[in-house]
Amino acid sequence: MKIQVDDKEFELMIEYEQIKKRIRLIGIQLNVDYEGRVPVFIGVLNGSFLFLADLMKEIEIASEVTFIKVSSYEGDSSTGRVKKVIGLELDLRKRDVIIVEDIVDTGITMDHLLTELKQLEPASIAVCSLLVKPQSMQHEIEELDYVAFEIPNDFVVGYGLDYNGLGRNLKDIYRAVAVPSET
Ligand SMILES: O=P(O)(O)OC[C@H]1O[C@H](OP(=O)(O)OP(=O)(O)O)[C@H](O)[C@@H]1O
Ligand code: HPA
Repeated sequence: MKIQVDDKEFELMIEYEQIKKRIRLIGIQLNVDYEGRVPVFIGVLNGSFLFLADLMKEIEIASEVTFIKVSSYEGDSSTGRVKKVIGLELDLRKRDVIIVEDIVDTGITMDHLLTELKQLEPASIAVCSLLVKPQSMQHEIEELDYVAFEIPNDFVVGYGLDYNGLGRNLKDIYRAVAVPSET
């Protein structure tokens, strides 16, 4: 099934039923791994909102949930693109932190995020990402302990992920259809 989002055509890649199954398994694993602790789940806005909501329904241990945003803006020519974590209100010192993301693509965002959050001296830090693009990653993310799907280097939308701000509401995940080169 093909759909149009803004000016791009997309085709079905991962159905919601499959997503739900993977989330159920990750939830079971988290319940075991964090038994007896009270972890803080940190959703990275905007893309993680549906994933985090479905994931939390599978979590049975005592836990807290909060959200942050990574603001991204152009620095000067020496610093390039600068990313900064905003909106964190909880004290993470000595806490077990689980960062919840929709996608780790190049890994640049997660690398920045981990550097900043580690400075707050949590007891532990793990990353839980719905999607990972191993062939695109420029940083090794050792903390990437929970991954629902590894995908190829396609651009994807749906289930929280956007293209030009659109498509986050799609229930399934779609990949961009390659446009044949005109040359
Ligand atoms: O691994 P990377 O190449 O750094 O890409 C991953 C980041 O890109 C997306 O965020 P985006 O900045 O598009 O914001 P959004 O969550 O609001 O869509 C996604 O949610 C990750 O945070
Ligand atoms: O493939 C993607 N789709 C949507 N947002 C993204 N942010 C990084 N990679 C992607």
